[in-house]
Amino acid sequence: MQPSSEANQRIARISAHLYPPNLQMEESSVLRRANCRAKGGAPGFKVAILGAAGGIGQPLSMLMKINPLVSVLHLYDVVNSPGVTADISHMDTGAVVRGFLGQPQLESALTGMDLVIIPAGVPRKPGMTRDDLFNINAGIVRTLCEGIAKCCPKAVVNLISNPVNSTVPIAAEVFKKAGTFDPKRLLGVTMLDVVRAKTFVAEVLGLDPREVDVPVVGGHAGVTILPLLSQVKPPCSFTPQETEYLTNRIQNGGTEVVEAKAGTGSATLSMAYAAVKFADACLRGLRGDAGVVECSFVASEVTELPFFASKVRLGRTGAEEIFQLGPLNEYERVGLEKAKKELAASIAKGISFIRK
Ligand SMILES: NC(=O)C1=CN([C@@H]2O[C@H](COP(=O)(O)OP(=O)(O)OC[C@H]3O[C@@H](n4cnc5c(N)ncnc54)[C@H](O)[C@@H]3O)[C@@H](O)[C@H]2O)C=CC1
Ligand SMILES: O=C([O-])CC(=O)C(=O)O
Repeated sequence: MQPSSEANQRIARISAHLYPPNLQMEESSVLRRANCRAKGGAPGFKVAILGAAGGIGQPLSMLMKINPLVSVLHLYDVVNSPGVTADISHMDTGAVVRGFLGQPQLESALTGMDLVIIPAGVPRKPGMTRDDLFNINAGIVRTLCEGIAKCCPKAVVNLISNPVNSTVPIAAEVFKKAGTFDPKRLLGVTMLDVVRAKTFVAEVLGLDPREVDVPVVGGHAGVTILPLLSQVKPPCSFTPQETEYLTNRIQNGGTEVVEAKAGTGSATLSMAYAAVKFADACLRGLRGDAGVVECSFVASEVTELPFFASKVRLGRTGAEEIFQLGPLNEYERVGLEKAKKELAASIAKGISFIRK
């Protein structure tokens, strides 16, 4: 039997929604319905992923498609986003997925978003530091943040692209220049450090990692990653050897993966897991849930530096409360001084990239 012309039109509309020749076109009826769902009774936030076709971006997109708090998911990249979008859009979960390809579609990807997650940029190869990524990733982050300032200045931003210690200051400067900077809404993602810390500490203690809490403060590179092992919950103590082993392993977790991947990239799967855990916490905060607390690299007055990672309470407007570090032992106090020295230089480098 031939499909009716009405059915043909419906099919054409759905195809146009998945593979739109020009995403600035008028909303299709499919999208209109999806957007109504986002605004209406069913709870849901609009989330964009920038760099969605990458090693982190793909599993992150898949996991966000499963998140029941997401009603609309925009997948943006400069390559391959139509394929990733078509693939993920077949998953029978609530979020409606739309793909956006290349700079001309950045504004459409960002308009109306509540949360923007940024894993765009190049990853490390063995022998490189995160700072070696600065020259390429700084420009990528600047361009994407200019788009955010223009199209969704009230969105909460989760910045993953390395070097986080410099890209967060870059983003802040772009937003300041545009007059849209709200420190509560700019969050550097350090969740993978916490995920690793929980895993490695639980291994030493012989516990389930889900039962363990480890604050990780400072930043997201080498010695700037400062796990506060004296504050582990459930309360416990470590020998000096255990403290040394755990601190080194947590600080070098990224390098451990880069070396194991032997030139094919850095952490992607554990990072996508960590990014979704963090994004979900942000969305629960936006929804108004009480007591959502995670570590993040944010504009901060906890130390004399303008940015620092520590525990923050996530609420309706982003990081609504930034917690002090709490009591540190001598080992952590020495670590903090080292962390601050390196952080100060990375932050200054990010700021001067925009102010120069
Ligand atoms: N914050 C953290 O804890 C972690 C951060 N990272 C960082 O995340 C970034 C991405 O890592 P991977 O996904 O492994 O890299 P990848 O190379 O696999 O993917 C990056 C994606 O970004 C896209 N991209 C490049 N320029 C873009 C632009 N101007 N706009 C939009 N998309 C663009 C690429 O096309 C690619 O699809 C790296 O900088 C890496 O160092 C990685 C792991 C942990
Ligand atoms: O090490 C890298 O380059 C990627 C990263 O930030 C991490 O895995 O923590």
